[in-house]
Amino acid sequence: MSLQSIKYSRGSLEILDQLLLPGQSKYLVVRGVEDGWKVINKMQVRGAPAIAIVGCLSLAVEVNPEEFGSKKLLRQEIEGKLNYLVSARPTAVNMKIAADELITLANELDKDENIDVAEMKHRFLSATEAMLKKDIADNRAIGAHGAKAILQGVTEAAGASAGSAGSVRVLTHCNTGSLATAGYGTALGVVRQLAELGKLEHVYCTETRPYNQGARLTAYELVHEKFPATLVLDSMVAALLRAKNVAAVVVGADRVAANGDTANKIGTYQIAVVAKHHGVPFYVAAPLTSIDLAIPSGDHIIIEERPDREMTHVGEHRIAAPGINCWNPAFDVTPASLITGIITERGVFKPAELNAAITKLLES
Ligand SMILES: CSC[C@@H](O)[C@@H](O)C(=O)COP(=O)(O)O
Repeated sequence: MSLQSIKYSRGSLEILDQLLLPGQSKYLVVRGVEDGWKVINKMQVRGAPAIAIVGCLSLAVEVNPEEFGSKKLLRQEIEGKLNYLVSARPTAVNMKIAADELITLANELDKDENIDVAEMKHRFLSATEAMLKKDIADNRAIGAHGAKAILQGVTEAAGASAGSAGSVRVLTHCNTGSLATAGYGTALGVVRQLAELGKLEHVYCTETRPYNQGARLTAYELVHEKFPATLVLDSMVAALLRAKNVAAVVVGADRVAANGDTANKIGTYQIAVVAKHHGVPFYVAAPLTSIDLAIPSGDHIIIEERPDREMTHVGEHRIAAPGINCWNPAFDVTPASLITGIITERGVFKPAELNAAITKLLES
């Protein structure tokens, strides 16, 4: 059973406080939108899909006990509060896409003369709650497509006569597992699927400075799952790819632009450069809710900058010389030219094919 970062039943929402992991497993009660905004902004919950789900469910628990005098008042509440939640963290697009979808739904329900305010509220809550199940199903599909693509790539590289691929070594960055999603994970879902197929020889995870999502969270998940796994520092990736016969890199995404440029945790870009140098395939695993076709390239992605303290301190302990200036962008943009494939729940796409393929899928 994988770790559960989000516990929800109608009227009640709790999140596993990821600031305390791996030392303590403590759930925090999220009573409404103010709590939701704070736990996202402070990164007590993080990871693009989990941010969207917790944001929307924080509104669901707030709306659930309230009585609304009219459908218009309920619609205004939904629209105003969802737009506020989008402001908690700017780079990941999932919260914005979820907010837009729920606002569209609220507008349609408001206009529908056949339903009353109680029915409108019920349908809004059901649509929000559906995100949890959908995210897990999408992650499982991402895992299956991703594992297949990696194994196929290995077979092709070895030449068709080599038969089917043996077990593989992969590298991942940041945390994209159960903690970053409703469950199973995106890039870590691919790793999970390789393990389920008996094809995971080894997984390497980076420390992911400065917030240490790799050392604290991914390592915690990998140990929990008893996968053969090793932690490396961010500065060791080039040496790792030279020495350890890694078959593929697989990372998550916070926002993928229409041309395939991908914003993900700081450090992703340099791993992609190093992977290209060593001829190691570099995959991005992301649900369609992380793909932003409204922006043509990564130049349009707002990169969140986080407080200096995340760099100068580890926990309560100061490691940087007092007085030094810091630059702490939380994400970087990997150019599409460095990406082998974008693994979604609907298949794996080359960056250049992404826009047309997703547009077609969304139309059907
Ligand atoms: C499935 S999570 C995908 C991304 O959100 C993940 O790779 C990442 O960059 C997380 O950043 P974080 O700052 O921890 O929210």
